[in-house]
Amino acid sequence: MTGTETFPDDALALWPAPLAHGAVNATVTVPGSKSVTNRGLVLAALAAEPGWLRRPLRSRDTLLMAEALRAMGVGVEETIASNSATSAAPGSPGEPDAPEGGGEAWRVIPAGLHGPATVDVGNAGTVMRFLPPVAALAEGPIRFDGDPRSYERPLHGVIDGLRALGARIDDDGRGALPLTVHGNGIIDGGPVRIDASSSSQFVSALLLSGSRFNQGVEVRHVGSTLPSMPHIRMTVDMLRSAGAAVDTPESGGEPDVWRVAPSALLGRDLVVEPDLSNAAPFLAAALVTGGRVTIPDWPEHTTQPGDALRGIFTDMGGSCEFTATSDGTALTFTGTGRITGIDADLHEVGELTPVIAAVAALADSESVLRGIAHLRLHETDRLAALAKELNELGSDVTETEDGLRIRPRPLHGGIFHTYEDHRLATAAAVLGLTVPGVQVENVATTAKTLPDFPGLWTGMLGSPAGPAPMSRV
Ligand SMILES: O=C(O)C1=C[C@@H](OP(=O)(O)O)[C@@H](O)[C@H](O)C1
Ligand SMILES: C=C(OP(=O)(O)O)C(=O)O
Repeated sequence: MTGTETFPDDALALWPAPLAHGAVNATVTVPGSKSVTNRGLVLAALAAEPGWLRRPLRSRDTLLMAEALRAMGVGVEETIASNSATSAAPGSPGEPDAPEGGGEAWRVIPAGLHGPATVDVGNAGTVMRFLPPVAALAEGPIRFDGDPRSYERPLHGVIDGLRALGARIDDDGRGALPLTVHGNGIIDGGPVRIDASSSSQFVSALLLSGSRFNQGVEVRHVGSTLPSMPHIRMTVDMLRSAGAAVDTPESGGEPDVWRVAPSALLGRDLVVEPDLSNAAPFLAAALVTGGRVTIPDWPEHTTQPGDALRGIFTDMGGSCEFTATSDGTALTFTGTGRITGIDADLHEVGELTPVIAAVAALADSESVLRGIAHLRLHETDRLAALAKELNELGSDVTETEDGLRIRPRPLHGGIFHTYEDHRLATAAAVLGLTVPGVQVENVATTAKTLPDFPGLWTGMLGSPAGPAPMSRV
């Protein structure tokens, strides 16, 4: 059983999180990065020529992005890419060849963006924030709607920013969904000031479309704090790879100011990295069971925040090494079974918090997780949800102003509610490895970014380790 198919009402379904009988020893292939896939789709849709996304993540958030772009006129074609068998006429003028080596891919064919169209954002921050600027470049009305929680997630940085840059938007004045963007195909662009302290995605959103604005864009963040900087670096890196000229604070520019010059974007052949944030529960499994987990294709250099797991989980008691496999580079993480509490500022890597909190609840000393007040506005109020659900299993967790204080206690089984939050569900699975009787509500919610998580999880617990790494890099 996958745990996602056997119940008539997934929202009420309970998934008995499997106990680990001994140390985990597995190789787990983690699907592609949500953040890279959805940036790749947007940049490819805005490019001057067709492009490829190879090994894209196919999950709720990325399928919503693809569908939204299609609704605005962009071609997003599922294809088995190989150099000899594609429908893309590889090698034709202005058309990048199919990706090397074949495999599953999306071919993205830019077209004149247009409405009328309706975009379902689900509860995807990347869709609700990255696409209104794209819609402002379209001709005709584009309506944005989504899950009930999407109405509560902040969008003011995108709405106010776009208005200041010349877009017309109808909303209900709350700085949130639902809304309609009435584009006429052109945005003036230029300088804009926004407060992105509640989400880095406001900055990324305006930068991603900025090269297509007449004057480009200069985004100045004026808030007190700015979370998730690695995700902004990812935006900048991917824009530059698509040919855009971008100035950043790190390249000698002013603090908190990013500039994208007006230009056409290139169609790219992009191989999507594995989602390192979604590697978190699997690495945690090695840590809490004193086992060993290998993640193939872990990039040696990346902007993904999940790369910070190497340091964080090492500080909590494990060790890791890069290994060369017959297919490339892998990361092998090894636990001892001993877990140490941690005092960590997770401001830059907030999306790692739920799994880290679960590991901290199993540690032999207290943890303090800081810098993550903005998680109250994520898929759910993650600080409240983690405190409540961990305490229901016997832990002693308190919310602080900007995070969580976790005092480990012996835990017992029970229902772990997940609030339609994929990362709450994967965190609960980690607890269930060593705590008998943990039942995860609505494990199907993991499909937001991690298709068939229950299958991958039970595969990890039941499978042999796979081919042994050949040597250290
Ligand atoms: O740009 C992105 O891909 C993301 C940025 C972050 O958002 P916030 O800055 O809103 O935390 C992160 O939490 C989210 O999962 C993905
Ligand atoms: C916060 C997250 O997602 P979103 O892109 O919806 O903001 C997340 O994946 O942890």
